[in-house]
Amino acid sequence: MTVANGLEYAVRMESVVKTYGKGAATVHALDGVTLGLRRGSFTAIMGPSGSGKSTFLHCAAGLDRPTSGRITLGDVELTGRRESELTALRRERIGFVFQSYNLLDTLTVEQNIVLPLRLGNQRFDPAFLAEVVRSVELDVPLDRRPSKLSGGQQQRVAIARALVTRPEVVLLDEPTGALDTRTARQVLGTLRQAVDRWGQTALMVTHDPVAASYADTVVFLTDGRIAGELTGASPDRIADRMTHFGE
Ligand SMILES: Nc1ncnc2c1ncn2[C@@H]1O[C@H](COP(=O)(O)OP(=O)(O)OP(=O)(O)O)[C@@H](O)[C@H]1O
Repeated sequence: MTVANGLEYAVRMESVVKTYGKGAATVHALDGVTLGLRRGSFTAIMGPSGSGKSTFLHCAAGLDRPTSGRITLGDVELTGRRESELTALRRERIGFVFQSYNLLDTLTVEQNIVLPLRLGNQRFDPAFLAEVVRSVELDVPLDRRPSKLSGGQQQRVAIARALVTRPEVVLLDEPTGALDTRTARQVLGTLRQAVDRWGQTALMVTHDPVAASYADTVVFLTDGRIAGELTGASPDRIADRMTHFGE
């Protein structure tokens, strides 16, 4: 279905180039990337080390400015925005999940989850909070400190925090990199369900073909360019494709 007002995509990148350095030392971290993330889609980005995955994620988040090209978040173009505008956009329109959870231990689990709402001066509805907690299958007392939880539980808290503002897109950087295989799969299964339930758009950088297989589409980057994509692929098929990129 095409949405007439152009809001078919949560994120659009058009001919995005990001270079670092000058002259002979110039590195093309992104070398003309065009990609649209459809609303409600879950996309994984894979590629060899140095292929531009982090740069891609940072540009999508407005943390890094492209050298040229356009990036649009929903109906807002990021190009030319002031730093303060980008900060506000990130708070309102992006949820982040990192490998290292990044939870504050001076706050309880509940306070961590609702922190993005409080920073944005938004009120929260306790019924909605309960629903978010349920959707990430977080089965711990909400008044506990994050450091008292297992890694898998801490990552569920981080995912709940990313979902609670109903952002335009949730960006995940190696979200299961610190978890053992079994816990990683449980967390990815929960993430997949939550994404489906909320119609949430998500973009995940990962090295792990099993993690990538939870996404609808896997986009492969090599040397800052999109080198292909797979939809609905098994871990074996994804791993096979990665092997051909020399990893
Ligand atoms: N701040 C920077 N200054 C100079 N070069 C940089 C900078 N950030 C990234 N690069 C270069 O840009 C290229 C892409 O880096 P990037 O970190 O995006 O790759 P990646 O695919 O995320 O790698 P990894 O899987 O190892 O994290 C690399 O050649 C890297 O050395």
